[in-house]
Amino acid sequence: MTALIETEHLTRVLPEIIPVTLVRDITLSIGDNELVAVTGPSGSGKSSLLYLLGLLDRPTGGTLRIGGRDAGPMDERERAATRLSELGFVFQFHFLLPEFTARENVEIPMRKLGRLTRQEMHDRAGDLLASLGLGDHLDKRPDQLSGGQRQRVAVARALANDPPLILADEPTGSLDTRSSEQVFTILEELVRKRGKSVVAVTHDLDMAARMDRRIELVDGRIR
Ligand SMILES: Nc1ncnc2c1ncn2[C@@H]1O[C@H](COP(=O)(O)OP(=O)(O)OP(=O)(O)O)[C@@H](O)[C@H]1O
Repeated sequence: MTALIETEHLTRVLPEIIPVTLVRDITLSIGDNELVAVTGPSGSGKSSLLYLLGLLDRPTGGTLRIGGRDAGPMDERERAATRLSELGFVFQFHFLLPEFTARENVEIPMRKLGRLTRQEMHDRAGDLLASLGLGDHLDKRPDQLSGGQRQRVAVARALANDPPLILADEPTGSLDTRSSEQVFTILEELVRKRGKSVVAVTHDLDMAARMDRRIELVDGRIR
């Protein structure tokens, strides 16, 4: 079976006067239906790795295949199209657009992909939000929602185009304990019940222990 993402010797060096190596010689594979933790000390390259896996940054060495396709030769347009259809992103901060409702925020990636009619987008966004417990909040703007609710809207947005893989960078990092647990449970259920894969950067080792597998980084390398 084709891995969702496969890297070989993936490396990212910043071309400073004294070059800074963010990620070094990472070889990994993310398969279907896996819940994977990325852990490591602060500054070990976790976010940098996630940005490379998410085609938000380009490696300076090694290869990355996504859905069996080599990302190396892709131009920005192809990378953007691949991000939209193959990947969902959840960050520590929700990055919802403040002037739009929860439903509109979830519709945005669907509009960009342009595969659904207006009505289909409207219905799908409503269904996704309802499935994450936000059925009563569809028409609220981010500032009318709690932190945990906003992060659930961000998860719904990540699922908008039904990608097989969700990349999450400290998805519960700015939430209180109860909201963290809720959001983590949702990510777990994406894997257990909806057949998704999730790769989540976390500082929380208890959370990491509940995941299927852990990729531990030290100084940009897998330990
Ligand atoms: N644009 C940049 N210029 C210089 N150094 C950078 C840049 N981006 C990241 N770094 C450095 O690269 C290292 C890896 O950063 P990264 O954010 O990937 O680590 P992290 O493991 O996610 O850290 P944290 O847990 O604190 O979020 C850090 O030492 C960081 O300071």
